[in-house]
Amino acid sequence: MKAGFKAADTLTILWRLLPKALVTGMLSGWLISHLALPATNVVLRGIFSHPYLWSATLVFFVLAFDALVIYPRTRDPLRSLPNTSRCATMMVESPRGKSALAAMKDYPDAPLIRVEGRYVVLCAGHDALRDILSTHASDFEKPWPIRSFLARPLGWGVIVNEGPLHHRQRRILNPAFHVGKIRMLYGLMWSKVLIFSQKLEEMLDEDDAERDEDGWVEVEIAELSSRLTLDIIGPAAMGRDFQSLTSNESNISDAYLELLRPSFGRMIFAGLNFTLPQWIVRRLPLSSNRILDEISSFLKKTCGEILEDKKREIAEGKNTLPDYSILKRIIDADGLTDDEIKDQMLTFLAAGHETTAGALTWACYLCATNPDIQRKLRAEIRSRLEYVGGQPPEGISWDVLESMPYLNGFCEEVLRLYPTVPVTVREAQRETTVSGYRVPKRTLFLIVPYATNRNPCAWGADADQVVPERWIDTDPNTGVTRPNKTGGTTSNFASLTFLHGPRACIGQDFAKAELRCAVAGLVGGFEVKLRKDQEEPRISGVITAKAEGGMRLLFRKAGEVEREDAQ
Ligand code: HEM
Repeated sequence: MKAGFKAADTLTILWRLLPKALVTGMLSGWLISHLALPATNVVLRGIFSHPYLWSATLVFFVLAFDALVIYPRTRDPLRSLPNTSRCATMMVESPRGKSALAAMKDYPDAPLIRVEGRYVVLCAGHDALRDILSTHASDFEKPWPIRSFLARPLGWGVIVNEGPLHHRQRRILNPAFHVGKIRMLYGLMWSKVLIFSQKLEEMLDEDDAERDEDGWVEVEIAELSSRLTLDIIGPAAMGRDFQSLTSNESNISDAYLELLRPSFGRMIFAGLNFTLPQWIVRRLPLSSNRILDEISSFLKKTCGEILEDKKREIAEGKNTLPDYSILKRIIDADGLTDDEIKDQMLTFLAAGHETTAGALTWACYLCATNPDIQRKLRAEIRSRLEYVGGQPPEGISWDVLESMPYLNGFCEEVLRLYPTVPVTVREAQRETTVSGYRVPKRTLFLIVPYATNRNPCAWGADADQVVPERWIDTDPNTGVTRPNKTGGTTSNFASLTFLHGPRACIGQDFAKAELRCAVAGLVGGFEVKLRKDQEEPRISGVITAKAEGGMRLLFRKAGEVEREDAQ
């Protein structure tokens, strides 16, 4: 793998030299044939009978020698950086980002670490991250192969656009995601969490469910979580309730589950997409291509139909879009064309659904692996929300949920330890500076939330442990506790789950609100634990980090426990 990575790097260097070699070679060929050859003897004229070819080849070799041997030793501005061979396996490793974390531990003081070659650099220090994501953000873009690959299922929405187009779209979309607007969605989110809890209860009560003597039943929670978040993002983003929790069939939910199903083949497919141009990859006879095309066109058609319906309803004066709907706010803002709106809808559907579902799945896993934390969490939830006879309240208010320090701290820890986007990439669009280093155009920067979020330099020796208390401040005089925003670190850039700066996740307040509601409903109402001899889940997935094969855990109603304890 390491050799392959080095070979790919060398090929990239040589490939980038080609145009320069051809232009310079042809030019010198013309000079030789028109000025030098007529004056030279017969032997030389024989050798140089193809002057263009000769000189292009010669120039290519001279440039290659300079690029591969001289430049790295003398003029490369990043030559003093430490070099790691660890990250060569990052595309296929599990969890994705673990090699970057190891490299960061190898070089704890390095802001940037070279990844076995010239063009790929791991971004490790907070100053470097700040430069790329914030201070010099306009000098960096997502590389074109990644954008054009993502655009296949997501459309050309805000997540893949760059430059002035991104700037304009983001400016129009931002107000719809303002925290005040998101708080209007808590009612909708909680109502869906109640349906989710009811569904889980039904699964536990099923006659044919395999139940042990203590009442525990095994449930695959990843798919149920995905249905919950789909049923929230549908009405919230586009005024359409997909009802995937209550209906046995949900084409949209199934489409996304299939699209994001982790497998080795999908990793390789993503690797091809990230290295070869789309016009080549799309023509390869691969089943992944067919599946991606089928699912993408189904999703595009669905979003197109919803938009048409809603616009027709508005024109007929019977608007069915609730005030909280993001689509209503975007239509009202009147700055995007219908095609642009359709692409944003596709983006929200994908970016706002599987990501939070992944976080909820990991929340269940962390509760199962940390029973004490689970108990403390339930105690806080039960003390702040009005559970009657083990039943959750019909409604909740945002200020109660947002002010529960332990719930907030736990959700922050889930997002920190299992960022659903574990790795992302930026490419320098021009020569610029990062953490004081001059960076050549087209250098690729690996930004690895999984590694940064677990780096002991920022988070301490217990960086990989779940410690909700990190996110809680206690007033030394009154003993009153309240949530904090940095987890006890000194920099915002210690946590990259949603990135930072102008390309930070637009839906982060939405996702946090949704996760708070879902964890409150789930842990308030149910107990969860690991199966006997359960192995650690293998984390996989091309874009989002998912548990391979889903997440099977044991659940039972929490009310039953309390009754048992009382007996
Ligand atoms: C736990 C849940 C979520 C996580 C971990 C997450 C993470 C991220 C990350 C890391 C990015 C930046 C990707 C990059 O530039 O390379 C991003 C961008 C984005 N996310 Fe999220 N996200 C989550 C939930 C959501 C939700 C709920 C929505 C919408 C309702 C959403 C919509 C978006 C959009 C539109 C962008 C593109 C922003 C831009 O480039 O201007 N995300 N998200």
